[in-house]
Amino acid sequence: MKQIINNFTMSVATPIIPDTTHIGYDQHRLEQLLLTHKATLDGHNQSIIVSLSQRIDEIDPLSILAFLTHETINNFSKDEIYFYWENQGKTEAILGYGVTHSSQLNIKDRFTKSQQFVEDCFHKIIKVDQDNLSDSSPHIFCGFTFFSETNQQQFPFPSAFSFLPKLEVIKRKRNSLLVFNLLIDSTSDVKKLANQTIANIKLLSQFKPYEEISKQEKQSINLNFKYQMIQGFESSVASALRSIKDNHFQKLVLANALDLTDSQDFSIVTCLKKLRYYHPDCYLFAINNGKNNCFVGASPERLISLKNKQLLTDALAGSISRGNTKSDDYYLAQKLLKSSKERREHQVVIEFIVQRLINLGLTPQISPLKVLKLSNIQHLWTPIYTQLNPNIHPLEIVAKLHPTPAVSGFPTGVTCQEIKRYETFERGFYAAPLGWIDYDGNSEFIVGIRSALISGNHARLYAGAGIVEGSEPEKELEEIQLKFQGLLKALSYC
Ligand SMILES: C=C(O[C@H]1C=CC=C(C(=O)O)[C@@H]1O)C(=O)O
Repeated sequence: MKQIINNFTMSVATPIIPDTTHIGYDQHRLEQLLLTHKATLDGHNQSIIVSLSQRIDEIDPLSILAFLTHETINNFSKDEIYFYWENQGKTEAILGYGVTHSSQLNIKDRFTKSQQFVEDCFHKIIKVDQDNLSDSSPHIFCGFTFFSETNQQQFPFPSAFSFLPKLEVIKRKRNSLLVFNLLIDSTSDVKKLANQTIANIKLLSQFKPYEEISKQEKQSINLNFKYQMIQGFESSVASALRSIKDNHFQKLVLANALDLTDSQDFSIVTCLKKLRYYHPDCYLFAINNGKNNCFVGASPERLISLKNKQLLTDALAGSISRGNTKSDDYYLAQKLLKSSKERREHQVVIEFIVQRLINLGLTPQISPLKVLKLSNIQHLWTPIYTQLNPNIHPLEIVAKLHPTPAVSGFPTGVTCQEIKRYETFERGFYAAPLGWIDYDGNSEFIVGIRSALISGNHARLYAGAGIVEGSEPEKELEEIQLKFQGLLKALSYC
């Protein structure tokens, strides 16, 4: 084991040995515990999932991802399915690595069926938490593609993908913990499982608290790229504007894709480190299918955040660039706030979200309009919140809100058809719901914008812009190019 750590150290990260390794489980105790639960299996309960948590010294889940994707250890291969999530505002990061239980669906009622999967899966869980940790709830990670039908040749994920990971590495502020979700059925080798889990706890508690971005990583510039942007965007915008004039729809969000090819494979971890550095106000995500395809990004747009029965969502639409000086930046923000075109684009989103929440029997409250300032762009932003009825499942809300007019347009039915007609590429997870639900019913989903699909040495970047009356094709193209910058910067300096 030591050998593996040392080899790894040289090339990827430097684990540090903590002063104290307070592992609460020993091989024998864990084996006994698993045996006791195995004994409860019968014809009714043919398998259970023991979810075991262990507090550890502060670590960075991203350094664990770097480690696990570099070396095969114990019962983890370096090509496992994973989901990496980071909410920098809340200083929270979660890595879900490997799969204990999953659901992959390509059907129309994917949200309802995924909800069923989530409920059944949580029903199987027995939480073992020796320290009575309040934050040790296991997570199910989910990704839904923009449309319920996807061409998997172009986007290699199912239209609804949910999984309970084998391992969760969780960091909240300075608190870190590991959660192991162990599947036990009549054939399980409990001794081996206990042995592997103890070894994994020992190994994974030895990482450093923060994965720094090196000066070299920050500065190295890759000039070997081949770029290709899908053509015809401006003429699609011009055509959409004619339809808006003829009252076919009020707003349409058209996206474009930029393809990059490098001479060597992109590094997901380096990309995440840079996104973390350049976009501290965004949610970071990476969802990997275990076959070298990873959807990665830094999104500013929260679809739902659900904690203690309080629901928070964002209307985010209307954009302008950042200024080079403080006064220039202020001038641009004022211009954004005063623009009737941008306000129209934004208002449609507020009205849609409010109406959908009312349809769910909720009473939404609208916060005052703000400007969200990101590193290279600023947006009109209206947080919307409400108290939640405990009977509503997070995925019911996701299903009701997706897609909002911030990513499709309005009215939704017509504009989704128009998107299919104009866009010649598969949206996949772009502009779609990605997130998690935990055992206690808390949940967070973001909208997968400012994102890219990375497959080896190829990356496809996605960005879109809202078209309303008053939009100009060249300006919309400029906005899209500005939105590409975030990922481009994170990838082109790998
Ligand atoms: C659709 C995207 O952004 C949405 C979110 C914020 C601002 C937007 C806009 O101003 O058009 C879009 O509605 C994207 O980044 O691909």
